[in-house]
Amino acid sequence: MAAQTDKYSILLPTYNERKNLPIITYLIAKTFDQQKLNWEIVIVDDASPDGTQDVARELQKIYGEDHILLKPRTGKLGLGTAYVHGLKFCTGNFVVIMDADFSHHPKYLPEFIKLQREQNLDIVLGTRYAKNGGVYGWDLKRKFISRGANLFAKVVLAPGVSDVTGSFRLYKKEVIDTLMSEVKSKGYQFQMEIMVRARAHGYKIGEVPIAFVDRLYGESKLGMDDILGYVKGVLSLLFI
Ligand SMILES: Nc1nc2c(ncn2[C@@H]2O[C@H](COP(=O)(O)OP(=O)(O)O[C@H]3O[C@H](CO)[C@@H](O)[C@H](O)[C@@H]3O)[C@@H](O)[C@H]2O)c(=O)[nH]1
Ligand SMILES: [Mg+2]
Repeated sequence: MAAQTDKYSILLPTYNERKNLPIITYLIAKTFDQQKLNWEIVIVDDASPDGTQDVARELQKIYGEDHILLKPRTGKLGLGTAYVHGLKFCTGNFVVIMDADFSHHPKYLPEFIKLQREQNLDIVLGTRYAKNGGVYGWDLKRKFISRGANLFAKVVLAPGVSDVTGSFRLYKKEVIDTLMSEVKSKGYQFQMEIMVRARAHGYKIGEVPIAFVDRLYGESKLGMDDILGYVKGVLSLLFI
Protein backbone atom coordinates (compact mmCIF):
# COMPACT_ATOMS: atom_id res chain seq x y z
CA MET A 1 0.00 0.00 0.00
CA ALA A 2 1.31 3.42 -0.93
CA ALA A 3 1.30 5.70 2.07
CA GLN A 4 1.15 9.48 1.85
CA THR A 5 4.03 9.63 4.28
CA ASP A 6 6.41 7.50 2.20
CA LYS A 7 9.77 9.15 1.82
CA TYR A 8 12.67 8.06 -0.35
CA SER A 9 16.28 8.73 0.64
CA ILE A 10 18.69 8.49 -2.27
CA LEU A 11 22.14 7.62 -1.00
CA LEU A 12 24.74 8.92 -3.46
CA PRO A 13 28.41 8.20 -2.74
CA THR A 14 30.61 10.53 -4.75
CA TYR A 15 34.25 10.75 -5.61
CA ASN A 16 35.09 13.29 -8.31
CA GLU A 17 31.55 13.58 -9.66
CA ARG A 18 31.45 17.36 -10.12
CA LYS A 19 30.27 17.01 -13.71
CA ASN A 20 27.63 14.35 -13.05
CA LEU A 21 26.10 15.61 -9.81
CA PRO A 22 23.93 18.49 -11.14
CA ILE A 23 22.29 16.39 -13.86
CA ILE A 24 21.71 13.32 -11.73
CA THR A 25 20.22 15.55 -9.01
CA TYR A 26 17.95 17.27 -11.53
CA LEU A 27 16.68 13.94 -12.87
CA ILE A 28 16.11 12.47 -9.41
CA ALA A 29 14.25 15.59 -8.27
CA LYS A 30 12.12 15.61 -11.42
CA THR A 31 11.25 11.92 -11.08
CA PHE A 32 10.08 12.20 -7.49
CA ASP A 33 8.32 15.55 -7.91
CA GLN A 34 6.40 14.24 -10.93
CA GLN A 35 5.23 11.28 -8.88
CA LYS A 36 4.44 13.55 -5.92
CA LEU A 37 6.70 11.57 -3.63
CA ASN A 38 8.80 12.87 -0.73
CA TRP A 39 12.52 12.61 -1.34
CA GLU A 40 15.97 13.60 -0.17
CA ILE A 41 19.43 13.01 -1.59
CA VAL A 42 22.20 12.15 0.87
CA ILE A 43 25.57 12.87 -0.72
CA VAL A 44 28.57 11.20 0.88
CA ASP A 45 31.59 12.84 -0.67
CA ASP A 46 35.08 11.69 0.27
CA ALA A 47 36.97 14.99 -0.07
CA SER A 48 36.93 14.85 -3.87
CA PRO A 49 39.70 17.06 -5.22
CA ASP A 50 37.55 18.16 -8.19
CA GLY A 51 35.22 20.34 -6.08
CA THR A 52 32.23 17.99 -5.93
CA GLN A 53 31.31 19.47 -2.54
CA ASP A 54 31.15 23.03 -3.90
CA VAL A 55 28.69 21.78 -6.49
CA ALA A 56 26.70 19.98 -3.77
CA ARG A 57 26.45 23.23 -1.78
CA GLU A 58 25.17 25.06 -4.86
CA LEU A 59 22.56 22.35 -5.29
CA GLN A 60 21.50 22.82 -1.66
CA LYS A 61 20.74 26.47 -2.48
CA ILE A 62 18.62 25.47 -5.46
CA TYR A 63 16.70 22.50 -4.05
CA GLY A 64 16.89 23.31 -0.30
CA GLU A 65 18.84 21.70 2.50
CA ASP A 66 15.89 19.47 3.31
CA HIS A 67 16.24 17.88 -0.13
CA ILE A 68 20.03 17.83 -0.52
CA LEU A 69 22.03 16.62 2.48
CA LEU A 70 25.80 16.83 2.24
CA LYS A 71 27.57 14.46 4.61
CA PRO A 72 31.22 14.57 3.60
CA ARG A 73 34.18 12.67 4.98
CA THR A 74 37.75 13.86 5.23
CA GLY A 75 39.34 11.36 2.86
CA LYS A 76 38.69 8.59 0.35
CA LEU A 77 37.57 5.86 2.72
CA GLY A 78 35.87 3.54 0.24
CA LEU A 79 32.39 2.71 -0.98
CA GLY A 80 31.30 0.22 1.69
CA THR A 81 31.88 2.60 4.59
CA ALA A 82 30.39 5.48 2.56
CA TYR A 83 27.06 3.61 2.56
CA VAL A 84 27.28 2.95 6.31
CA HIS A 85 28.04 6.62 6.94
CA GLY A 86 25.29 7.94 4.66
CA LEU A 87 22.65 5.61 6.01
CA LYS A 88 22.89 7.26 9.44
CA PHE A 89 21.46 10.46 7.94
CA CYS A 90 18.65 8.97 5.83
CA THR A 91 15.26 10.01 7.18
CA GLY A 92 13.08 8.21 4.60
CA ASN A 93 11.29 4.90 5.13
CA PHE A 94 12.86 3.76 1.85
CA VAL A 95 16.50 4.01 0.82
CA VAL A 96 17.79 3.89 -2.74
CA ILE A 97 21.49 3.27 -3.26
CA MET A 98 22.89 4.20 -6.66
CA ASP A 99 26.05 5.41 -8.40
CA ALA A 100 26.33 9.09 -9.30
CA ASP A 101 28.01 8.54 -12.68
CA PHE A 102 24.88 7.57 -14.71
CA SER A 103 25.75 3.88 -14.79
CA HIS A 104 22.53 3.72 -12.77
CA HIS A 105 20.04 5.85 -14.63
CA PRO A 106 17.27 7.58 -12.60
CA LYS A 107 14.76 6.70 -15.35
CA TYR A 108 14.42 3.27 -13.73
CA LEU A 109 13.33 4.63 -10.35
CA PRO A 110 9.56 4.65 -11.10
CA GLU A 111 9.77 0.94 -12.00
CA PHE A 112 11.59 0.15 -8.76
CA ILE A 113 8.95 2.01 -6.76
CA LYS A 114 6.01 0.50 -8.63
CA LEU A 115 7.27 -3.06 -8.19
CA GLN A 116 7.99 -2.49 -4.50
CA ARG A 117 4.48 -1.18 -3.93
CA GLU A 118 2.69 -3.86 -5.92
CA GLN A 119 4.30 -6.69 -4.00
CA ASN A 120 5.28 -4.96 -0.74
CA LEU A 121 8.89 -6.00 -1.40
CA ASP A 122 11.71 -5.57 1.09
CA ILE A 123 14.30 -5.05 -1.64
CA VAL A 124 14.14 -4.23 -5.35
CA LEU A 125 17.39 -4.67 -7.21
CA GLY A 126 18.48 -3.51 -10.62
CA THR A 127 19.78 -6.47 -12.60
CA ARG A 128 22.07 -6.49 -15.61
CA TYR A 129 21.81 -10.23 -15.96
CA ALA A 130 18.15 -10.88 -16.66
CA LYS A 131 16.14 -10.51 -19.87
CA ASN A 132 16.21 -6.86 -21.07
CA GLY A 133 19.18 -6.04 -18.82
CA GLY A 134 22.69 -5.43 -20.05
CA VAL A 135 26.13 -3.88 -19.71
CA TYR A 136 27.48 -1.30 -22.12
CA GLY A 137 30.93 0.24 -22.35
CA TRP A 138 32.91 -2.39 -20.47
CA ASP A 139 35.79 -4.21 -22.14
CA LEU A 140 35.65 -7.99 -22.46
CA LYS A 141 37.84 -8.52 -19.41
CA ARG A 142 35.56 -6.55 -17.06
CA LYS A 143 32.46 -8.21 -18.55
CA PHE A 144 34.03 -11.62 -18.03
CA ILE A 145 34.99 -10.84 -14.42
CA SER A 146 31.52 -9.54 -13.58
CA ARG A 147 29.75 -12.50 -15.19
CA GLY A 148 32.21 -14.89 -13.53
CA ALA A 149 31.69 -13.27 -10.13
CA ASN A 150 27.92 -13.67 -10.45
CA LEU A 151 28.14 -17.24 -11.70
CA PHE A 152 30.53 -18.22 -8.91
CA ALA A 153 28.25 -16.81 -6.21
CA LYS A 154 25.24 -18.45 -7.88
CA VAL A 155 26.82 -21.90 -7.91
CA VAL A 156 28.31 -21.72 -4.42
CA LEU A 157 25.62 -19.80 -2.53
CA ALA A 158 22.40 -19.92 -4.62
CA PRO A 159 21.45 -16.36 -3.62
CA GLY A 160 18.23 -16.53 -5.65
CA VAL A 161 18.82 -13.27 -7.54
CA SER A 162 20.33 -12.73 -10.98
CA ASP A 163 22.78 -9.92 -10.13
CA VAL A 164 24.60 -10.06 -6.79
CA THR A 165 27.36 -7.54 -7.48
CA GLY A 166 25.24 -4.68 -8.83
CA SER A 167 24.55 -1.83 -6.43
CA PHE A 168 21.44 -0.09 -7.82
CA ARG A 169 18.86 -1.07 -5.21
CA LEU A 170 15.81 0.08 -3.29
CA TYR A 171 15.45 -1.09 0.30
CA LYS A 172 12.94 -0.65 3.08
CA LYS A 173 14.83 1.42 5.65
CA GLU A 174 14.63 -1.14 8.45
CA VAL A 175 15.83 -3.84 6.05
CA ILE A 176 18.98 -2.00 4.97
CA ASP A 177 19.65 -1.02 8.60
CA THR A 178 19.56 -4.66 9.62
CA LEU A 179 21.70 -5.83 6.71
CA MET A 180 24.29 -3.08 7.17
CA SER A 181 24.69 -3.96 10.83
CA GLU A 182 25.56 -7.53 9.85
CA VAL A 183 27.71 -7.10 6.78
CA LYS A 184 31.44 -7.55 7.30
CA SER A 185 33.07 -6.96 3.92
CA LYS A 186 34.09 -3.54 2.64
CA GLY A 187 35.39 -4.29 -0.86
CA TYR A 188 33.70 -5.44 -4.06
CA GLN A 189 32.10 -8.40 -2.27
CA PHE A 190 30.01 -5.99 -0.17
CA GLN A 191 26.97 -6.06 -2.48
CA MET A 192 27.12 -9.82 -2.80
CA GLU A 193 27.27 -10.30 0.99
CA ILE A 194 24.21 -8.06 1.41
CA MET A 195 22.18 -10.22 -0.98
CA VAL A 196 23.26 -13.49 0.62
CA ARG A 197 22.30 -12.17 4.06
CA ALA A 198 19.00 -10.83 2.66
CA ARG A 199 18.22 -14.31 1.40
CA ALA A 200 19.10 -15.81 4.80
CA HIS A 201 16.56 -13.44 6.40
CA GLY A 202 13.91 -14.49 3.90
CA TYR A 203 13.37 -10.93 2.69
CA LYS A 204 11.05 -10.47 -0.29
CA ILE A 205 13.16 -9.40 -3.26
CA GLY A 206 12.15 -8.24 -6.75
CA GLU A 207 14.21 -7.38 -9.83
CA VAL A 208 14.10 -4.65 -12.46
CA PRO A 209 16.24 -5.18 -15.59
CA ILE A 210 18.62 -2.26 -16.14
CA ALA A 211 21.11 -1.25 -18.79
CA PHE A 212 24.35 -0.45 -16.96
CA VAL A 213 26.34 2.05 -19.01
CA ASP A 214 29.94 2.63 -17.98
CA ARG A 215 31.10 6.17 -17.23
CA LEU A 216 32.71 7.96 -20.16
CA TYR A 217 35.88 8.98 -18.35
CA GLY A 218 38.06 7.37 -15.69
CA GLU A 219 38.54 3.69 -15.16
CA SER A 220 37.70 1.03 -12.62
CA LYS A 221 40.20 0.16 -9.93
CA LEU A 222 39.18 -3.49 -9.89
CA GLY A 223 42.32 -5.66 -9.53
CA MET A 224 43.53 -9.16 -8.65
CA ASP A 225 43.26 -8.42 -4.90
CA ASP A 226 39.59 -7.49 -5.34
CA ILE A 227 38.93 -10.71 -7.22
CA LEU A 228 40.64 -12.84 -4.57
CA GLY A 229 38.81 -10.90 -1.85
CA TYR A 230 35.53 -11.63 -3.61
CA VAL A 231 36.24 -15.38 -3.90
CA LYS A 232 37.13 -15.53 -0.20
CA GLY A 233 34.01 -13.51 0.59
CA VAL A 234 31.73 -15.96 -1.25
CA LEU A 235 33.32 -18.95 0.46
CA SER A 236 33.14 -17.36 3.90
CA LEU A 237 29.39 -16.90 3.49
CA LEU A 238 28.82 -20.61 2.91
CA PHE A 239 28.15 -21.16 6.59
CA ILE A 240 26.15 -18.13 7.70
N1 LIG B 1 32.27 8.47 -1.11
C1 LIG B 1 32.89 7.67 -1.95
N2 LIG B 1 32.35 7.41 -3.16
C2 LIG B 1 33.02 6.60 -4.00
C3 LIG B 1 34.26 6.00 -3.68
N3 LIG B 1 34.65 5.23 -4.75
C4 LIG B 1 33.69 5.36 -5.68
N4 LIG B 1 32.71 6.19 -5.26
C5 LIG B 1 31.46 6.56 -5.93
O1 LIG B 1 30.70 5.35 -6.02
C6 LIG B 1 30.03 5.23 -7.28
C7 LIG B 1 30.56 4.00 -8.06
O2 LIG B 1 31.97 4.12 -8.26
P1 LIG B 1 32.68 3.70 -9.65
O3 LIG B 1 34.15 3.93 -9.51
O4 LIG B 1 31.98 4.38 -10.79
O5 LIG B 1 32.41 2.12 -9.66
P2 LIG B 1 32.36 1.13 -10.91
O6 LIG B 1 33.73 0.62 -11.20
O7 LIG B 1 31.57 1.73 -12.02
O8 LIG B 1 31.56 -0.11 -10.26
C8 LIG B 1 30.16 -0.24 -10.27
O9 LIG B 1 29.77 -1.54 -10.62
C9 LIG B 1 30.08 -2.56 -9.65
C10 LIG B 1 29.51 -3.87 -10.07
O10 LIG B 1 29.82 -4.26 -11.29
C11 LIG B 1 29.47 -2.23 -8.31
O11 LIG B 1 29.86 -3.22 -7.35
C12 LIG B 1 29.88 -0.87 -7.84
O12 LIG B 1 29.17 -0.53 -6.64
C13 LIG B 1 29.55 0.14 -8.91
O13 LIG B 1 28.15 0.18 -9.07
C14 LIG B 1 30.28 6.57 -7.98
O14 LIG B 1 29.20 7.42 -7.68
C15 LIG B 1 31.59 7.07 -7.34
O15 LIG B 1 31.70 8.48 -7.40
C16 LIG B 1 34.82 6.29 -2.40
O16 LIG B 1 35.89 5.83 -2.01
N5 LIG B 1 34.09 7.12 -1.58
MG1 LIG C 1 30.95 3.67 -12.42
